[in-house]
Formats: sequence, structure tokens, C-alpha cells
Amino acid sequence: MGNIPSAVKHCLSYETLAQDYPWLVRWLQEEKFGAICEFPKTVKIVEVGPRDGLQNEKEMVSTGVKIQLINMLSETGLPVIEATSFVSSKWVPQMADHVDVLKGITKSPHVKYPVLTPNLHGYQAAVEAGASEVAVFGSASETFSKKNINCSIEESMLRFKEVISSAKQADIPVRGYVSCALGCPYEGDVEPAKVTEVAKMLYDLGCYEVSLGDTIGVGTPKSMAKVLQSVMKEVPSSALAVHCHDTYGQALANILIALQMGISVVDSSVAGLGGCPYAPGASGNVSTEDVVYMLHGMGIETGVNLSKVINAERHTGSWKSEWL
Ligand SMILES: CC(C)(COP(=O)([O-])OP(=O)([O-])OC[C@H]1O[C@@H](n2cnc3c(N)ncnc32)[C@H](O)[C@@H]1OP(=O)([O-])[O-])[C@@H](O)C(=O)NCCC(=O)NCCSC(=O)C[C@@](C)(O)CC(=O)[O-]
Repeated sequence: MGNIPSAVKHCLSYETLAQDYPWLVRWLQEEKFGAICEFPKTVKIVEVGPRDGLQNEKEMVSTGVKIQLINMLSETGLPVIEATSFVSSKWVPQMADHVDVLKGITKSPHVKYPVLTPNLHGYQAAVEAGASEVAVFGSASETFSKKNINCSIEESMLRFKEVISSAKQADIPVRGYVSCALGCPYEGDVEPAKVTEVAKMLYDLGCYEVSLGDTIGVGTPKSMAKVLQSVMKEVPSSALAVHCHDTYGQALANILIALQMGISVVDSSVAGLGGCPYAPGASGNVSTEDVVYMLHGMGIETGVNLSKVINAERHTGSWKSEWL
């Protein structure tokens, strides 16, 4: 059996193998993860800076600055830019201008602009403001779920079910997040089985993609592999994304192992902006610039123009110095 991986690798592409022999791929992933997986040829980058990045800024960022940032990012080739979130302004004041941001940006036909919607209230407001894609955000940790969206995991699924069924009727795609996939600021270690359960619930409810969030950046390649091994038994890798914060400088390494295991969607944030107001200790997301640099260096296509992203980053820098 030990010779199968390299033998197979040389005669079949990974896609053919995954399609025709899913049991073999599953076995290989269970027994020797990464043994046969090639890196994907293309990776979709989901830019989360204007939402995940800015939501945590202490100084209020003006609506104009947010719109300018999103408009600059729209010119970079990024296929998805998470624009804002339709959450309570009492909970996240920085996102209170969600309607003005979503209505104010110049939408490129080549870019999707999803927004976060924790419940039907947020979903309806988002659609009224012109959202054509939304995201629900659950957690693999009960305590984080309570602190972040004021309900249990079970209750959150009922809310998401309402959002997803309304979205289905309106033909609006819904993305899902699982926060605390690699650790929780309140509970510490989180069992991969719990992450798998929540990811599967979101997928079964109808999320077209489920993003596994290392909310406080405590994962390492080993724990990322362990979680993916578990989740991929229930949710196809083609429907999974990774969302890595970079607290301990592990994000790129964690992304690399995820790519090797068959993941081809990566969340990142321009200038490494980021954090979650309800996750003490959460630092910025992995920077889009670093992800693009690594992927292009490995010959993996993203469609993103790195220089243009760096231009957007420079503007972020100049705006930040104006706030201080
Ligand atoms: C979910 C709620 C609203 C529940 O908050 P709640 O207080 O339990 O809500 P409620 O249903 O009891 O309603 C209370 C008030 O909020 C209003 N309300 C109710 N819903 C909405 C809404 N959608 N938008 C605006 N307002 C809303 C509602 O109308 C009412 O207004 P009032 O009558 O008091 O004037 C609240 O907990 C909340 O807004 N939480 C958001 C927290 C958040 O945004 N966290 C950051 C994003 S998650 C993240 O960063 C992690 C991620 C995704 O990036 C992945 C990772 O890194 O791992």
C-alpha cells in the first residue's frame, strides 16, 4: 500500500483521482494526509479586510475611507471582497454605516461583495441595501457563540436556517463561517469533531462554502491538518475555505498545509488588518499581500495583481496615520 501514493500521482491528476476514486483519496487523507495531494493550480482569495479588518479598528473609520478602500481593492483582480456586516451597531459600532458602504461602493461586475448577516433582521436589511451575497457566522465554541452573537450554537443554526431559506428563494448565495475552528479565547482547545459538526450543519443548511476560522490565530500546521482531516470526511474540500489570523506567525504555514490537503479558497485581509471585537487576543488576518506573494511564487494563479494590492495597502497606511 505504501507505494500507491507516488504510483498514482504519476499516472493520474489529483482531480481525476478525487473524482473517480474518492474512497482512495479519503483513505490516503486519513492514513497519510497530504501524501498525494498536489497544490491546486488556482486559488480563490476572499478579501475580508473591509469587514474583518476594519470591524476591530478602535478609531472610527469614515465611510468615505471604507468606500475608497473597497473601490481600490475592486481594481486588483480580487474575485470576492467582503464589504461590511449587517450586525447591531451596539455590538460593532464600526460597521454601523453598512448601508452607506454597500450603496456607496462602485461595484465591479467581476467582483462579489458578500456581507455578514447574523439573523433574518440583518439579512433583510442587507438585501434592501443591494447585497447579492451574504454570509452567516457560527462558532465551534459555545462560549464564543454566546459572546459574539448572543445565542447558543443550536439557536444560531435556527437563525441561519431562516436566513438561508430566505436567501434560497431570492437566489442569493450564502457563505458560512465556523469561528474558533482551531481554538477559542474562552474555552481553549476545540475538538475537531465539534468543528466538523458545525461545518456540516452549515453545509447541510445550504452554505455553498464553509470557511474555517482560526479566530485567534493559535493553530499550527499540525492542528490545521487534524481539523481538516476531520471536516473533510463530512464536507467536500471543494466547499471549504481557511481563514487564518496571524497571532503567532503561523498563518502562511497553516494555509500551505491546507492547500496541500486540497483546499483552494483562502481568506485574507489587505495590510493584515483584522481581529474580532469578541475574541480578546485576536490579531490581524494573514495579509493578502503575503498570501498572493506566496501563491504566485509557487506558480499558483490567483488573478490578483500584487502591486495594486500593495497600493491599496499604502493607502490604508496613510489613512491610518490620519486617524491617529
Ligand atoms: C446577532 C446580534 C444582533 C444579536 O444581538 P441581540 O442583542 O441578542 O439581538 P436581539 O434580537 O435581542 O435584538 C436586540 C436589538 O438589536 C437589533 N438587531 C438585531 N439584529 C440586528 C442586526 N442584524 N442588525 C442590526 N440590528 C439588529 C434589534 O432590532 C434590537 O434593537 P432595539 O430594539 O434594541 O433597538 C448581535 O449579537 C450582533 O450584532 N453580533 C455581531 C457580532 C459581530 O459582528 N462579531 C464580529 C464578526 S464574527 C468574526 O469576526 C469571526 C469571523 C467571521 O471573522 C471568522 C473568524 O475570524 O473566525
